Amino acid sequence: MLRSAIRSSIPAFRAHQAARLLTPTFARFLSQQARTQIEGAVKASPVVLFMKGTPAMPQCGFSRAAIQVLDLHGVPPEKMKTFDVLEDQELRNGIKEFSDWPTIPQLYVGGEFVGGCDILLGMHQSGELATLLESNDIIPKAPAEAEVVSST
Ligand SMILES: N[C@@H](CCC(=O)N[C@@H](CS)C(=O)NCC(=O)O)C(=O)O
Ligand code: FES
Repeated sequence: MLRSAIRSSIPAFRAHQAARLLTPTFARFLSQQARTQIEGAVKASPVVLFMKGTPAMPQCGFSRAAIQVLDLHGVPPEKMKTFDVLEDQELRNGIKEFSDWPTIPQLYVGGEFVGGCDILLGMHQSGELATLLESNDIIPKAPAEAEVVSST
Protein backbone atom coordinates (compact mmCIF):
# COMPACT_ATOMS: atom_id res chain seq x y z
CA MET A 1 0.00 0.00 0.00
CA LEU A 2 1.21 3.48 -0.88
CA ARG A 3 1.29 4.82 2.68
CA SER A 4 3.20 1.88 4.11
CA ALA A 5 5.66 2.17 1.23
CA ILE A 6 6.13 5.83 2.05
CA ARG A 7 6.64 5.09 5.71
CA SER A 8 9.12 2.31 5.16
CA SER A 9 11.13 4.60 2.94
CA ILE A 10 11.61 7.07 5.76
CA PRO A 11 14.57 6.42 8.08
CA ALA A 12 12.80 7.57 11.29
CA PHE A 13 9.96 5.17 10.63
CA ARG A 14 12.30 2.29 9.77
CA ALA A 15 14.24 2.86 13.00
CA HIS A 16 11.01 2.86 14.98
CA GLN A 17 9.83 -0.35 13.32
CA ALA A 18 13.17 -1.99 14.13
CA ALA A 19 12.84 -0.94 17.78
CA ARG A 20 9.36 -2.51 17.86
CA LEU A 21 10.69 -5.83 16.61
CA LEU A 22 13.38 -5.77 19.29
CA THR A 23 10.87 -5.20 22.09
CA PRO A 24 8.20 -7.88 21.67
CA THR A 25 7.20 -7.82 25.36
CA PHE A 26 6.26 -4.14 25.35
CA ALA A 27 3.57 -3.63 28.02
CA ARG A 28 0.04 -2.65 26.96
CA PHE A 29 -1.80 -0.37 29.37
CA LEU A 30 -4.58 1.08 27.24
CA SER A 31 -8.01 0.17 28.70
CA GLN A 32 -10.77 -0.85 26.31
CA GLN A 33 -12.62 2.35 27.19
CA ALA A 34 -9.61 4.53 26.42
CA ARG A 35 -9.03 2.63 23.18
CA THR A 36 -12.64 3.19 22.11
CA GLN A 37 -12.34 6.91 22.87
CA ILE A 38 -9.15 7.23 20.85
CA GLU A 39 -10.71 5.28 17.97
CA GLY A 40 -13.44 7.92 17.96
CA ALA A 41 -10.91 10.74 18.12
CA VAL A 42 -8.80 9.58 15.16
CA LYS A 43 -11.97 9.43 13.03
CA ALA A 44 -13.41 12.71 14.35
CA SER A 45 -12.39 14.53 11.19
CA PRO A 46 -10.69 13.70 7.86
CA VAL A 47 -7.48 15.21 9.28
CA VAL A 48 -6.72 14.77 12.96
CA LEU A 49 -3.59 16.11 14.60
CA PHE A 50 -2.56 15.25 18.13
CA MET A 51 -0.34 18.12 19.09
CA LYS A 52 1.04 20.19 21.92
CA GLY A 53 -0.97 23.40 22.17
CA THR A 54 -3.43 24.68 19.59
CA PRO A 55 -3.02 25.68 15.92
CA ALA A 56 -3.11 29.33 17.02
CA MET A 57 -0.67 28.76 19.87
CA PRO A 58 1.47 25.65 19.38
CA GLN A 59 3.50 24.85 22.47
CA CYS A 60 6.31 23.03 20.69
CA GLY A 61 8.26 23.57 17.47
CA PHE A 62 7.42 20.07 16.19
CA SER A 63 3.70 20.69 16.57
CA ARG A 64 4.11 24.15 15.05
CA ALA A 65 5.88 22.65 12.02
CA ALA A 66 3.10 20.10 11.55
CA ILE A 67 0.45 22.81 11.62
CA GLN A 68 2.45 24.97 9.21
CA VAL A 69 2.76 22.14 6.69
CA LEU A 70 -0.97 21.35 6.84
CA ASP A 71 -1.68 25.06 6.49
CA LEU A 72 0.66 25.30 3.50
CA HIS A 73 -1.38 22.59 1.77
CA GLY A 74 -4.59 24.52 2.42
CA VAL A 75 -6.24 21.93 4.66
CA PRO A 76 -9.56 23.65 5.46
CA PRO A 77 -10.37 24.13 9.16
CA GLU A 78 -13.67 22.26 8.82
CA LYS A 79 -11.79 19.16 7.68
CA MET A 80 -9.25 19.23 10.48
CA LYS A 81 -9.50 18.62 14.20
CA THR A 82 -6.68 18.97 16.66
CA PHE A 83 -6.31 17.56 20.15
CA ASP A 84 -4.04 19.29 22.64
CA VAL A 85 -2.34 16.46 24.52
CA LEU A 86 -1.02 18.93 27.09
CA GLU A 87 -4.62 19.28 28.26
CA ASP A 88 -5.07 15.54 28.71
CA GLN A 89 -2.31 13.37 30.15
CA GLU A 90 -4.29 10.19 29.49
CA LEU A 91 -4.59 11.09 25.81
CA ARG A 92 -0.91 12.07 25.68
CA ASN A 93 0.08 8.58 26.80
CA GLY A 94 -2.80 6.73 25.18
CA ILE A 95 -2.25 7.99 21.66
CA LYS A 96 1.38 6.84 21.79
CA GLU A 97 0.33 3.32 22.58
CA PHE A 98 -2.62 3.36 20.20
CA SER A 99 -0.45 4.46 17.26
CA ASP A 100 2.60 2.58 18.51
CA TRP A 101 4.48 5.83 18.01
CA PRO A 102 6.48 7.42 20.83
CA THR A 103 6.14 11.14 20.23
CA ILE A 104 3.84 14.07 19.57
CA PRO A 105 2.72 15.39 17.05
CA GLN A 106 0.84 12.55 15.44
CA LEU A 107 -1.15 12.93 12.25
CA TYR A 108 -4.11 10.84 11.15
CA VAL A 109 -5.67 11.18 7.70
CA GLY A 110 -8.89 9.36 6.87
CA GLY A 111 -8.67 7.59 10.22
CA GLU A 112 -5.26 6.13 9.44
CA PHE A 113 -2.03 6.95 11.18
CA VAL A 114 0.42 8.82 8.95
CA GLY A 115 3.29 9.71 11.27
CA GLY A 116 4.96 12.49 13.18
CA CYS A 117 6.69 15.70 12.20
CA ASP A 118 9.62 14.15 10.30
CA ILE A 119 7.32 11.90 8.28
CA LEU A 120 5.05 14.81 7.51
CA LEU A 121 7.94 17.00 6.34
CA GLY A 122 9.36 14.16 4.24
CA MET A 123 5.98 13.56 2.61
CA HIS A 124 5.59 17.28 2.01
CA GLN A 125 8.94 17.44 0.23
CA SER A 126 8.31 14.33 -1.86
CA GLY A 127 4.82 15.44 -2.90
CA GLU A 128 3.22 12.43 -1.19
CA LEU A 129 1.37 14.59 1.32
CA ALA A 130 -0.44 16.49 -1.42
CA THR A 131 -1.39 13.16 -3.05
CA LEU A 132 -2.64 11.76 0.26
CA LEU A 133 -4.72 14.87 1.01
CA GLU A 134 -6.11 14.92 -2.51
CA SER A 135 -7.02 11.25 -2.55
CA ASN A 136 -8.90 11.70 0.74
CA ASP A 137 -10.82 14.67 -0.74
CA ILE A 138 -9.37 17.02 1.83
CA ILE A 139 -7.90 19.42 -0.71
CA PRO A 140 -8.85 19.73 -4.39
CA LYS A 141 -6.81 17.82 -6.91
CA ALA A 142 -4.18 19.96 -8.58
CA PRO A 143 -5.17 20.55 -12.23
CA ALA A 144 -3.15 18.52 -14.72
CA GLU A 145 -0.44 20.49 -16.54
CA ALA A 146 -2.32 20.24 -19.84
CA GLU A 147 -5.45 21.75 -18.30
CA VAL A 148 -3.44 24.63 -16.85
CA VAL A 149 -1.87 25.33 -20.25
CA SER A 150 -5.20 25.15 -22.11
CA SER A 151 -6.92 27.47 -19.64
CA THR A 152 -4.28 30.21 -19.91
N1 LIG B 1 11.12 13.45 15.54
C1 LIG B 1 9.81 13.64 16.09
C2 LIG B 1 9.77 14.96 16.84
C3 LIG B 1 8.68 15.00 17.87
C4 LIG B 1 9.24 14.76 19.27
O1 LIG B 1 10.41 14.40 19.45
N2 LIG B 1 8.36 14.94 20.27
C5 LIG B 1 8.78 14.81 21.62
C6 LIG B 1 9.04 16.19 22.21
S1 LIG B 1 7.73 17.33 21.88
C7 LIG B 1 7.69 14.09 22.41
O2 LIG B 1 6.56 14.01 22.00
N3 LIG B 1 8.06 13.53 23.57
C8 LIG B 1 7.13 12.81 24.39
C9 LIG B 1 6.16 13.69 25.10
O3 LIG B 1 6.40 14.89 25.25
O4 LIG B 1 5.14 13.15 25.53
C10 LIG B 1 8.76 13.63 14.97
O5 LIG B 1 9.11 13.34 13.83
O6 LIG B 1 7.58 13.92 15.22
S1 FES C 1 7.90 20.30 24.02
FE1 FES C 1 10.06 20.37 24.02
S2 FES C 1 10.58 19.54 22.10
FE2 FES C 1 8.43 19.54 22.12
